[in-house]
Amino acid sequence: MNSLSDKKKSLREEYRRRRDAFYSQLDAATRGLAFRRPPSPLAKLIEQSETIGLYSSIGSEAPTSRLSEYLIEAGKTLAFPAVIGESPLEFRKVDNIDLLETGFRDIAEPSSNCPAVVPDMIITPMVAFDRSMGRLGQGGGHYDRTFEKYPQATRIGFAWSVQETDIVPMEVHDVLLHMIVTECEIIQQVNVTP
Ligand SMILES: Nc1nc2c(c(=O)[nH]1)N(C=O)[C@@H](CNc1ccc(C(=O)N[C@@H](CCC(=O)O)C(=O)O)cc1)CN2
Ligand SMILES: Nc1ncnc2c1ncn2[C@@H]1O[C@H](COP(=O)(O)OP(=O)(O)OP(=O)(O)O)[C@@H](O)[C@H]1O
Repeated sequence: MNSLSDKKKSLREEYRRRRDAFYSQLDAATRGLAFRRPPSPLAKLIEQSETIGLYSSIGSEAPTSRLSEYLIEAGKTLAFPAVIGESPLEFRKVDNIDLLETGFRDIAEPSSNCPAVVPDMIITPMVAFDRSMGRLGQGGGHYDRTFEKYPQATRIGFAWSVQETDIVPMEVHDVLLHMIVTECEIIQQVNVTP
């Protein structure tokens, strides 16, 4: 293993712990309210998107169930990722989140009956992020491969504010985000129109 991936590995361990600790001290009301409605800069990007690839949050990740209801009500095509080995994630259209079933790593994912779609926007979970729009994920490379496959899709990262780190070590395959949304802030890529 090279030193950059060693650094990522230890950052991942540290920031998973931070995220768990932060989440466990939040009361139910705060958990429910955070990430419920998109703040206006994100709402504008959502308006311009037809097909949105969300994720089914687990554990201490930024929660997405309320946002999925909002997106369905807004008439968007809502899609969730299915893991297919080492391939890019396949986003499948879901009209009703009850259609999700337990998949890779016990994360709810759409069944193979749900049609594959091409996302205009991808909302991604994160383990850590930095202010230069760098993202650290779970280490599977799933989202990086997916961003490479869909370069036209707007990339939005969701995280709790405590997941911010000074610098996420960047490797050649790492793709920057266009916008980061936390429970208290929006960070946007400077000089780049998504
Ligand atoms: N909610 C969610 N869905 C997702 C992802 C994700 O990170 N979160 N993915 C992102 O690529 C893809 C699935 N890939 C994954 C790759 C690795 C692990 C993983 O290592 N999970 C740890 C749990 C760590 C923790 O949060 O405490 C594990 O199972 O030990 C999870 C998902 C697509 N769907
Ligand atoms: N576009 C890509 N093509 C092929 N392999 C890739 C690509 N992106 C990442 N990988 C591989 O995936 C592995 C994990 O990458 P990395 O540590 O950047 O994951 P991550 O961004 O934390 O995870 P994820 O994207 O799943 O949330 C690395 O071994 C890397 O070589």
